Amino acid sequence: MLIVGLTGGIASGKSTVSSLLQDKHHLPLIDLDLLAREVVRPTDSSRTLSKLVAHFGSGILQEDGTLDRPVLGRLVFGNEQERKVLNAITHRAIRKRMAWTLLWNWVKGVKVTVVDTPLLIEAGLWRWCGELVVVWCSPEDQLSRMLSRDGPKGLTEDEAQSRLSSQWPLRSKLPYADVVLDNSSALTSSSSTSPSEGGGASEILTAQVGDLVRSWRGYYGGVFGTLYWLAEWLVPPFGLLMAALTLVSRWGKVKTRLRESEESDQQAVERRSIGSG
Ligand SMILES: CC(C)(COP(=O)(O)OP(=O)(O)OC[C@H]1O[C@@H](n2cnc3c(N)ncnc32)[C@H](O)[C@@H]1O)[C@@H](O)C(=O)NCCC(=O)NCCS
Ligand SMILES: Nc1ncnc2c1ncn2[C@@H]1O[C@H](COP(=O)(O)OP(=O)(O)OP(=O)(O)O)[C@@H](O)[C@H]1O
Repeated sequence: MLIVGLTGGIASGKSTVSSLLQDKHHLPLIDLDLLAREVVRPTDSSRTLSKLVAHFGSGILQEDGTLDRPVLGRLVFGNEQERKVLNAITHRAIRKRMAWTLLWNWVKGVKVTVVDTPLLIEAGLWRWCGELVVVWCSPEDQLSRMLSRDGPKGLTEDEAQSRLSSQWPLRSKLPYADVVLDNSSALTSSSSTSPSEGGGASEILTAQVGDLVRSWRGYYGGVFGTLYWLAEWLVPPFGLLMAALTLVSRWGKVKTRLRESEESDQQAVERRSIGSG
């Protein structure tokens, strides 16, 4: 099973890409933002919510006992120390849930699973992905798109800026990317609006995602690819060996890219954009 990490920065377009992958291309996807919501349910067996209340106080709860997300957001975004505590409490439960879902997908014989999370690189999960995709746009676009989306719900410009500053700048994530999806281009009146077509995606982004999915289908395509996938699936020691070789080769590539410090952002986007040849 190929595990693809899908990441980017806040409001760079990850959800837009994951809608295309799920609704248009019918690929299985694990959204860690969604798992993060599941683990803080009052009924969740990980008891994550009570651990949060023990540290942040009962002020983070709504009257019905569920998490008041905007209140907790205000406490952690802009306060590095508190955000680290939040991560320490929530990330273990999120990873556990993700690992079980991946295992279940492998048992079912799924060929490609996409893991979508904004913190894939910051949290070190990039090491366990066979391929890593970064959805790119400029920080100015991130800020303006966040404000257009969340401003009407009460997010101020200062709050948006502190959310942006809580994550690595997107350009620091480029050396980890095997593929960059460039989501700089604006939506046009002809951009798709239907959910089954990946509603809200620009035509350029839609085309890039189509190319990317074709490359994944090619990975286990044809007679040889199918036999290779069957061997990986039915002979776990072989599957584990191949996975280890893929990961080690990726780590080497990332190390080299991190050394290419003279490479400009634009060169990196252009060189590894899907369809650039
Ligand atoms: C602080 C919380 C309650 C705020 O909830 P809210 O509904 O306002 O925002 P939401 O969860 O939709 O997150 C919006 C965006 O903020 C960014 N973000 C979320 N958590 C973090 C974090 N710990 N550090 C940096 N950025 C983060 C992501 O880009 C995310 O897509 C929530 O984000 C949370 O529980 N975060 C901890 C879990 C986590 O790290 N999730 C990220 C993926 S694993
Ligand atoms: N090319 C584009 N031009 C203009 N707006 C866009 C473009 N692509 C996405 N958007 C809009 O920007 C906002 C952020 O996009 P999206 O939700 O896909 O980002 P995200 O990376 O998943 O964000 P988050 O990390 O906050 O969940 C959405 O309102 C989306 O409709």
